[in-house]
Order: sequence, then structure tokens, then C-alpha cells
Amino acid sequence: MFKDSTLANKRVLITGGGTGLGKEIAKGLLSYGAEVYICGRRESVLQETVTELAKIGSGKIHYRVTDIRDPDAIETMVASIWEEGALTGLINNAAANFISPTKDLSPRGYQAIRSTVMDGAFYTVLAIGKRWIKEGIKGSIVSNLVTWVWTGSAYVVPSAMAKTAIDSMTKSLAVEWGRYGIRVNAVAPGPFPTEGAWDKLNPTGTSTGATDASTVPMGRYGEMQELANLMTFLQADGCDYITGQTIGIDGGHHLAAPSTFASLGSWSDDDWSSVRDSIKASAEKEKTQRSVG
Ligand SMILES: CCC/C=C/C(=O)SCCNC(=O)CCNC(=O)[C@H](O)C(C)(C)COP(=O)([O-])OP(=O)([O-])OC[C@H]1O[C@@H](n2cnc3c(N)ncnc32)[C@H](O)[C@@H]1OP(=O)([O-])[O-]
Ligand SMILES: NC(=O)C1=CN([C@@H]2O[C@H](COP(=O)(O)OP(=O)(O)OC[C@H]3O[C@@H](n4cnc5c(N)ncnc54)[C@H](OP(=O)(O)O)[C@@H]3O)[C@@H](O)[C@H]2O)C=CC1
Repeated sequence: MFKDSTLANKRVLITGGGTGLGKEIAKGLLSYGAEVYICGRRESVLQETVTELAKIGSGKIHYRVTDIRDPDAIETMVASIWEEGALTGLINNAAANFISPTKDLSPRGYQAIRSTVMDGAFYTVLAIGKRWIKEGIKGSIVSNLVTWVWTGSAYVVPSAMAKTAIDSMTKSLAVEWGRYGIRVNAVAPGPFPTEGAWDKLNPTGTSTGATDASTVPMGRYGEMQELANLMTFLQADGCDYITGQTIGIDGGHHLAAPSTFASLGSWSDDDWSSVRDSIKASAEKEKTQRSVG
């Protein structure tokens, strides 16, 4: 989709880049020439990913073991990256989530999710953004959100709340940091099956709700390359005037709500023919009862 050199000279940190979508995004950015940093809490996972991805594109991929719930750890990570050169981009991707009735959540359960999704993203943005402002770097921040920022979602309430907070940060900082040329955008993916997400959100093995491809208007899950391409576009130069936007990439899933007629997509032409006949018969009957017109 892009030239191999589209991201040459870009240096991007992907939080949670050792697994799942973060790893797939890392592959995409590397293949278009970027240098990539990934972070997470499990060193063995990060090491394995770096070894695997070093064969792709620029091959410049590094890791840092960091818990993004800890602002001091983030500061240490970002300072150590800067010693090797300034970043030009950040992808806030690390997250925590699980399905649960809200009434069964403990404060610690809520905090585990909020502190990763909301606090972790904010601390990372702050550590990097203040350096960009000081050094006059026109960086690109992209947060990996979810379509629940528009719809909310039952049974994942802390995640929906925390992602919505970062959606608000995206709009707010786009304005505050626009004067520095810093872009602040987000993407809202629909279902892209990963081990991490499916273990926590699809534990019965039977896809339902947010993990069910049959209710996506396009009738399928997202493909990793599609998300990687969108992230590449948002990290590349060329459309720098885009800021403050959250871009959905979900095959229309969140628009196909049960309160709409989305489910009528399963009707055949024959179904529609008999429905048309029924509606027309009703209209004809009403006409015969009219005394004017
Ligand atoms: C369409 C797809 C959209 C996808 C969106 C995504 O984000 S997918 C991204 C998917 N990827 C990920 O999520 C990756 C990262 N996820 C993780 O690291 C873990 O899943 C984590 C979120 C539990 C945090 O781990 P940790 O080591 O920081 O925490 P901890 O083990 O110490 O527990 C803290 C508290 O949580 C409680 N609690 C835990 N489970 C449940 C439950 N099922 N029920 C109720 N409560 C639960 C636990 O009991 C404890 O509270 P307590 O008892 O002390 O009051
Ligand atoms: N898969 C999907 O269908 C969708 C996913 N998303 C979003 O995409 C992103 C990636 O999800 P996905 O790849 O599916 O799931 P994963 O579980 O594979 O990814 C989560 C990553 O975050 C890291 N992480 C978690 N907590 C921390 C922490 N405290 N500090 C540093 N890193 C941490 C994990 O590594 P470690 O445990 O080693 O720390 C892991 O690499 C998330 O933001 C998710 O909300 C949004 C919509 C749909």
C-alpha cells in the first residue's frame, strides 16, 4: 500500500508491542522503514518478538521492560530511548481488560484496568510530549482505542470508561499541542482476534457480542495488515493536518446496533418480495378507507 521508505527516519514507540496487535503494528512499521521500540512487562516475550521481527524491513527494533502503570518507570524508559535518539511517534497500545459483571468487580480489579489503559497512556504521552515541545519535534501520537468510546459497553465497563478518557485526551491535546505541530489521533478497532484479547473477552470459546464476526456488516474479522496500514498512514508525513480524530476500523460493526435494522441483511430477495407485498396490501387497505385524496 505504501512505498518501503514511507517511514524512513521515523522512530516509534509501541507500548504493549510484544504481542497481539502491537506486534502486528510493529511488523507493519518496520516493513515501511521505521525504527521501532516496544515495551511490556514480560522480558522473555519482548525478546522473542524482537528476534522474530529483526528480519523485517529496517530490522531496527528494540525493547524496554516497563510497566506503564508506573510513571517513574516510563520516565526511565523514555530517557533511555532518547539517549539513542528522539522518538518521532508514539502508539499507545498496551491495555488490560476482562469481561465481568460490574457488580463483581473489586476496586483493585477496576484499578488494574484503569491504571493501564488511562493512566499508562497519559503518563507515556506526557513523558514524550514534553520532550517534543522542548526540542521542537512535530511528533505523532496514536492511541489504540475501541468502538466502545462511541457506544459504551456492558460487562467491560472499566475498559470502556478508560478508553473514553483517552478519546477525550486525544481531542483535548490535539488543540493544546496543535501549535507545536504535534498530532494526536486515535483508532478504534472492531474485532481483530488475538490470544490476549480472546483469552479475556471470549473465554467460553463461543464468539458473542464484540467478538462475533457474524454481526459485523462486512461479515469478517479485521485483518492485521489493515490495522498496520492505518497506523502507518497516521505515523507517516503527508496528511499532517489530521489531528484530534478517532478513526473506526471495524467493518461497520458498531453501527450495526440491534436498535437499527442491521439484522435485515439476512433476508433473501424472496423474503423482501413477500414483505413488499404485505406492506403494499396494508397501504391499499388504508387507501380504500380514505374519504379524501
Ligand atoms: C473487541 C475486543 C476489544 C478488546 C479490548 C482489549 O482491551 S483486549 C486486551 C486484553 N489484554 C490484556 O488484558 C493484557 C493484560 N492483562 C492482564 O495483565 C490481566 O488480565 C489483568 C487485567 C487482570 C491485570 O493483571 P494484574 O497482574 O495487574 O492484576 P491482578 O492479577 O493482581 O488482579 C488485579 C485485580 O483484578 C481482579 N480480577 C482479575 N481478573 C478478574 C476477573 N476475570 N473478574 C473479576 N476480577 C478480576 C483480581 O481479582 C484483582 O482484584 P482483587 O482480588 O485483588 O481485589
Ligand atoms: N484484539 C482486538 O480485537 C482489539 C484490541 N483493541 C486494543 O488493542 C490493543 C492491543 O490488544 P491485543 O493485542 O488484542 O491484546 P494483548 O493482550 O496481546 O496486548 C496487550 C499488551 O499490553 C501489554 N501490557 C499490559 N499491561 C501492561 C503494563 N501495565 N505495562 C506495559 N505493557 C502492558 C501486554 O504485555 P505484558 O503482559 O507483557 O505487559 C501486551 O503485550 C489494546 O489496547 C486493546 O484494547 C481494541 C479493539 C479490538
